Amino acid sequence: MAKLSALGLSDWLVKQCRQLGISRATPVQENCMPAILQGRDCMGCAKTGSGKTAAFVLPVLQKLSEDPYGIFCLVLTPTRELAYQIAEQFRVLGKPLGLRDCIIVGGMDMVTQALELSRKPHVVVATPGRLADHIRSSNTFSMKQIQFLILDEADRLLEQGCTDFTKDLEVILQVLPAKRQTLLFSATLTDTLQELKSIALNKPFFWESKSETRTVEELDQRYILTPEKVKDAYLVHLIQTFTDEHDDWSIIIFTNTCKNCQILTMMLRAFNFPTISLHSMMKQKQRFANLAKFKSSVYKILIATDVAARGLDIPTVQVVINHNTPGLPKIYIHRVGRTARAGRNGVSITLVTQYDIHLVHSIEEHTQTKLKEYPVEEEEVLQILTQVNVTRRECEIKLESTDFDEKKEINKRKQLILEGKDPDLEAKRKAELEKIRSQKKKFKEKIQENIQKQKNAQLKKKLMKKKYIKKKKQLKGFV
Ligand SMILES: Nc1ncnc2c1ncn2[C@@H]1O[C@H](COP(=O)(O)OP(=O)(O)OP(=O)(O)O)[C@@H](O)[C@H]1O
Repeated sequence: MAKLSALGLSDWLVKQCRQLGISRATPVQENCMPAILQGRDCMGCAKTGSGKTAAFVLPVLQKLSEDPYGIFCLVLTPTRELAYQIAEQFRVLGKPLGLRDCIIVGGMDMVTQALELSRKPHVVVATPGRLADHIRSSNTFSMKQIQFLILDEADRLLEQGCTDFTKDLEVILQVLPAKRQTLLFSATLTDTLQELKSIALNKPFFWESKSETRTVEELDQRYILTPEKVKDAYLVHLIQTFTDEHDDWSIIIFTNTCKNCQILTMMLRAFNFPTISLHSMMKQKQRFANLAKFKSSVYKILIATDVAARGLDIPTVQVVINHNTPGLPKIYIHRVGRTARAGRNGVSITLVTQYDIHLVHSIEEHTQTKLKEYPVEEEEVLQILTQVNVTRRECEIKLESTDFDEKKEINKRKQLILEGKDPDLEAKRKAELEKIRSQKKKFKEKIQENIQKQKNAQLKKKLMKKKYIKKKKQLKGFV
């Protein structure tokens, strides 16, 4: 690994890095930073926990120190928690500059944010939706002079997942100068390379870590094959084992829905495990508070949806458990990347049902890594099975008595209104689609049924014929 000073960084920055325990550059830093310092656009693809954030923060700070003004740099990132984490890196490394940053994310007060933007901070770190709202509704700030546009988790910002950022990105790109440096980073850039190239227009410098595998060597990747109904018992058993065997440990458990996240949190708490949750149906202040409690080890277990899958850097996390097998290898890579960061060791355990085996094959093919079975004393799991399932059911009933589902419905309606859609019309359209789908399904089933009936009839006919011929032969022989 190269010394930071050899890469063209100023002494003050090298000193600042040293104070944070960073003395040598990681490969993504060693390769991307000189190109950025030369003024080139850059696309960096390196494994999780490999120091991509500092790879863009350090050159931006160096350039900012040479010509300080606001707004100098805009960083876009898909989640609010990640925006705070990136802003913190800028703040800590840029302390000697007296750096002023501003975080623009949803769920926080818009008026305060507008005021901060009008004060021309050096660096703005934002999630696309809220920044686009400010651009649409206010003319008290300008981004016409920015020198750097950075897309962290760039592939996520461009894909049309459950949160689609593309429209907001269009709004933002319209107010940015064409002459700027654009930097794109992620652990999974390659699938969206073409779209990304249309954003980083100036023949970007592209660097990808050369490695056969797409996950880090320090990560021990395991799976447990389990029937759906025994999953929670395995989960409780695993956590109990980790609690018994380790003093200083933290676990992130990923699950697929906000509701499941809530139920699992209640269930693990019923077993007295220090558990806290993070999902998009929580109020933003609660999200930040919960993450802070987990980071400071007040709570050792975080149950989260994929809102926590990307970017979060919590060094104490030694174990990641996938309560559901991720449907996409990309999501798996980011989830398990919350452990084994910056050269540390870590374990990931994926709970796999018989219906998920093809997903595991796809993950293995994509990551070029074979998942190994995690050994478990099945007897011990079966011993707690009934107790765990009863507790889960109790938690489900408790949650049903709250307004959780209602809140979800209200959130959905709010989202549709924000997207300019009529929630009632959408509900009608959905119901109609569902009706058509169910009619199609019924029709298909009917056809299948008829085909089967025909087949059965043919078979019966054949058998009858066989029987008849046999009987005829017997009769002939008799005569
Ligand atoms: N040169 C370095 N030497 C030692 N530690 C470093 C260095 N650069 C960064 N780090 C530390 O490594 C950790 C991971 O860095 P970072 O969060 O930037 O990873 P990343 O590549 O962005 O991961 P992800 O893809 O998950 O977002 C951080 O705690 C950071 O402080």
